[in-house]
Amino acid sequence: MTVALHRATADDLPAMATTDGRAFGIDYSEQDLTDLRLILDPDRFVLARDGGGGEVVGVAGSFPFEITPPGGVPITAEGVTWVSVAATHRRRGILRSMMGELHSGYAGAGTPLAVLAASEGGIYGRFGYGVATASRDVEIDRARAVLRADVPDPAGVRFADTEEVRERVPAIHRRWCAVQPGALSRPPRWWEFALLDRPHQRRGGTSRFHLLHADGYVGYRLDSGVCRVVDFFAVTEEARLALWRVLLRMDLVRTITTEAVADDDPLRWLLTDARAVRTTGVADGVWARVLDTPAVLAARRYAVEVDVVLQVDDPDGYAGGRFRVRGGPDGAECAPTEAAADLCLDVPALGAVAFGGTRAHTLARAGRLSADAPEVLGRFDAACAADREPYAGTHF
Ligand SMILES: CC(=O)SCCNC(=O)CCNC(=O)[C@H](O)C(C)(C)COP(=O)(O)OP(=O)(O)OC[C@H]1O[C@@H](n2cnc3c(N)ncnc32)[C@H](O)[C@@H]1OP(=O)(O)O
Repeated sequence: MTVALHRATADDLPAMATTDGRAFGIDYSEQDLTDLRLILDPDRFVLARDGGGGEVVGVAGSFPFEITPPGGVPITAEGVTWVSVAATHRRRGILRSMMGELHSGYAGAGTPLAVLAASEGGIYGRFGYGVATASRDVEIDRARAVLRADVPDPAGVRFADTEEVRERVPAIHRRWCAVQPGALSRPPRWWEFALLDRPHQRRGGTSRFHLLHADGYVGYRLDSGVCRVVDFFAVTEEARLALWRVLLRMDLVRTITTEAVADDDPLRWLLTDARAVRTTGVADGVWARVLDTPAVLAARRYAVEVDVVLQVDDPDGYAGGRFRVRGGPDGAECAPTEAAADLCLDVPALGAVAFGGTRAHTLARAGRLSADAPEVLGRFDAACAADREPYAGTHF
């Protein structure tokens, strides 16, 4: 049986949705398809068609994003998504051929990075992806979450309606992305889609309520004594504190749950009892696949001055080679070199270390990175650290 790859067209969306729905257990309605047309560019998707009947047996594609490296300039990235192969056609290399097609297209277009959220942890390492950000489920016992007496009350939070969110919040989100390593950008049509707030997006809770501050935003739902925070970003610590204060004052709410804050959110340190905030789950967040090593390593800033030669191993060829990275807190450059390597690592390890969420020391202990000398490893480790835990803030 032969299978051929094609670029999708707008007419293919129903067949794509059928394939995706069978894999993920989703019944897409006509309304869903209309909504999806807001965010889904068919020409960013490849389809695998069975040579016999011509039906779609595989789908993979991407959304366009930018992702912020530590301290640096946002990097253009394709966010790989909607990956599925029909159960009748699995383990015959269809995913491998679709990933090859997508990656060569991204590299040909000069896109330096691909990112994704993985359904299973065992699939994407072989395609060069490493875990760049973490995702955490947090549960706050509201009655126990008392702010210390010396914590100020910056105020400045009010409720907003959807129209005001549409007008004002995307600009706040852009400012937040600029200061948050790992943050994924949201194009205007992403907001349009999210703010449709269809009943199936609510998972039994209310529609989205909006808390607005000049420098921050919270979107939440109420669900039988639980406040589910679905979106939380603050450009300043003052805005963050003001938003937390309002959430903690929600009478009739027993528990606040969220996946929408990084684990290094300072809330614990503002409370009289840090145990009021519990991490109930930790998982990989965004996986990153470097396609252009110099572009990615020069886009970020380094915590201390570093001058090092990296040997990157990439069996697919995109990111591999030897590169000299020179940088510090004010800027960086990275270019191919013939000089001897100080450090060797594989391409998934590069994706993990590039955003500061995984330490070079940890990768070395796992045998994924090796250094000529311990002091070089120590220097590289210190240079790659980020001042905040990398966190994406957008699910896709
Ligand atoms: C970013 C996202 O959208 S994540 C969503 C991924 N999709 C899903 O989880 C939906 C359900 N699963 C599926 O549709 C399919 O099983 C897929 C897409 C995961 C795999 O598709 P297939 O066409 O069967 O994969 P293919 O035959 O190309 O396998 C390529 C390699 O990946 C491996 N592989 C495939 N699926 C898995 C898996 N679930 N776990 C571990 N390894 C896997 C294969 O063994 C093969 O290994 P190799 O390197 O030794 O050759």
